Amino acid sequence: MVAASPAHHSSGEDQSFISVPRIDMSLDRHLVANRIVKACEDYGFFRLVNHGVPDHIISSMEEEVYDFFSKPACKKQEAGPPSPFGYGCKLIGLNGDMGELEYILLETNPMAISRRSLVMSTDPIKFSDAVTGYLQAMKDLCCKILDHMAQGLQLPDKSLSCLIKDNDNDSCFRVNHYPPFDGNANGNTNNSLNCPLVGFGEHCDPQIITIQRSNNVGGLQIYSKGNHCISVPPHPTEFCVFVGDALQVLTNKKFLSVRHRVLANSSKQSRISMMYFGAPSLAASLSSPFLPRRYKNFTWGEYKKVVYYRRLGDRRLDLFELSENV
Ligand SMILES: O=C(O)CCC(=O)C(=O)O
Ligand SMILES: [Fe+2]
Repeated sequence: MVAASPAHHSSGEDQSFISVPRIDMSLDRHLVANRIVKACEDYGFFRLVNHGVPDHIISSMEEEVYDFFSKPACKKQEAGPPSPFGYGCKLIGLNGDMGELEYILLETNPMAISRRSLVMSTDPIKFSDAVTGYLQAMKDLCCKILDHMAQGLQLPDKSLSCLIKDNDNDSCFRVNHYPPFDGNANGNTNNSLNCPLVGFGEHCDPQIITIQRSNNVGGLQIYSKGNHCISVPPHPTEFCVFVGDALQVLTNKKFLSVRHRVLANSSKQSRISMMYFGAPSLAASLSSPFLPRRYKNFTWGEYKKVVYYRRLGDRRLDLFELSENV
């Protein structure tokens, strides 16, 4: 049983009635750019509609995902343990963080996907085609969003998306499966501590941006600037976009990376989420064009190393902040 760790659990009560921004990408470009910037300043998070990703790309990916997670445990374990890529169950990262989920973490380059598909599926070509197609769509969407952000922030055209387009980009892809409620968890709260069971503990994503899609089962919560906990209802045709730590640094804290968590599944249906994490190359500098800088100079590779050795919920960016007077 995995309960929210008091050390990492924000105190904010659930403000489910607050609705997070919803952005329609088919509207006028200038309007979309300004709305994205506002959402990232206010929440570090928004929902995206009319994103242009074809349904068949999503459904082919989902089919492979359901196929994989419905295999017997011993078969799934052949694709693990995660190192860091591969199949993992309950243990998240290297530092003892646990959640009520299982997941697969994948590289995004087509060669690596095609090699890994051999242990993921009995039809590796079909698996690899579905993943490659989905990841190409996510990369394109991520670049489109970053171009809107650059426009809204009056930065040079493509100055953010070029980080993701770099051949050596370090983007990755995780698919999470939160098993259906088994009827033993008593409303999915740990009665002895009276706190909810956690599917994926509270954290910020370290990369530039995350594009998330889930099936129709809820559980995702984000924390607002005022530390209010907001439940984000799932929607079958939308994506959710999260500002990550690297974008907080690149924008010199104009955008704030959003803290979020997932409650353990309380439904009789599996919850699936597909997370595309857009990251630059390890050598890319995260220094911001906005002055005076609020962070020291460091590369994505340096930051990633720090993330690797810390707990999921740690506020890792604090280590890189410059004091007010420097
Ligand atoms: O399952 C979700 O919707 C979010 C999971 C998450 O935050 C992550 O994989 O980083
Ligand atoms: Fe996350």
